[in-house]
Amino acid sequence: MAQRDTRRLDEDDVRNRPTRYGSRARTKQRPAHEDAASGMVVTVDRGRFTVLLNDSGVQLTAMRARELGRTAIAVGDQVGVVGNLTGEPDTLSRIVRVNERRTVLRRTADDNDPYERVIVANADQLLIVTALADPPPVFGLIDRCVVAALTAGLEPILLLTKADLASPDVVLRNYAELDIPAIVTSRGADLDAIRAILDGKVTVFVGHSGVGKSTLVNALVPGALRSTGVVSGMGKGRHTSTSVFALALPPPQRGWVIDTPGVRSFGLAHVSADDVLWAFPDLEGGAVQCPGSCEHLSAADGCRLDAWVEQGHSSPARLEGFRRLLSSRTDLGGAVTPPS
Ligand SMILES: Nc1nc2c(ncn2[C@@H]2O[C@H](COP(=O)(O)OP(=O)(O)OP(=O)(O)O)[C@@H](O)[C@H]2O)c(=O)[nH]1
Ligand SMILES: [Zn+2]
Repeated sequence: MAQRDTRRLDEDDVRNRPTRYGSRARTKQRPAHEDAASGMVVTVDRGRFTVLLNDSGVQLTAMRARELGRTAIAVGDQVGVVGNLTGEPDTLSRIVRVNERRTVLRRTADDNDPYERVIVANADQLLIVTALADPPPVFGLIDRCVVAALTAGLEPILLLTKADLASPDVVLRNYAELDIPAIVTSRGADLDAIRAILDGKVTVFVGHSGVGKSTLVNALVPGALRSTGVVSGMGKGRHTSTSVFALALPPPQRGWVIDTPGVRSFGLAHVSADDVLWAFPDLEGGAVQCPGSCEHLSAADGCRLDAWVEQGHSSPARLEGFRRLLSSRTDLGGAVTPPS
């Protein structure tokens, strides 16, 4: 099976793809605050950031220093903070630096929104949580998550829940072609396979309401106090149900789970056919023979990929999977659900 090299994307892609605010301005901040403490942003709530200091584990409430201007700060960002670093109640520190990001997971508010919003910085993996039934899986939505992950430099992983209600076979077959790892689980099941894949990584969890994501996060991070079922937004208020937040995996595991309660889909207007292509190295040799502006959709439009596959360089299933991902950018594809 073709080996996908997600890490290859990180540096070039993140650097070459200009963000709204540019990436150079960030690194220029550095000399002014060499004494700043380093930490990771674990939540963002109405302009206030919670930062966990890397060395001491102290948790701070911070605001953006004026000198950062409108530089986006997202969960997962590595930042420099100054000011009151005790973490005591009612104290505030300032974020004076945002380090260059390894990866950036974005969404647009919708496909017509020209501004890309950063959801999570520096994540390694996107765990796409999908129920096998109640609610049933929707391939078009899963595909959109896969495209968002691949183009952000994150490894997509499928997590199929509620295996007690329906068979995973159809879904597994569909994504095996795309070379995407999948784990099947149900409530109360052994979590070892999931823990193994999370260990040492920063993993973003996405999934629609009711798929069992909160049940899972609670099981993986005891004390996370995530609300499950009908009640959300209990406890500390609405921020617990709508904001992205990072949770450290309990020892001896390392790594982070980043939950995304408010994120229902990804805008993919900024994703080009070639952005998706790099996840299919077995097709690249054919794509270089295509006309310059090829969207790679059909041989009738001059696409050379069908011929490439016929020559035995890749498989029809891979090409079909690639084209399915391409069309998920524009076509919500929501109607295609597997039989249960
Ligand atoms: N049959 C079955 N039900 C499950 C399983 N996992 C979770 N559920 C149930 O599915 C419902 C939704 O679970 P949640 O964990 O709240 O799902 P969620 O994805 O976090 O949804 P929101 O809280 O709405 O964001 C709850 O009633 C759970 O008890 C499972 O493996 N099998
Ligand atoms: Zn083509």
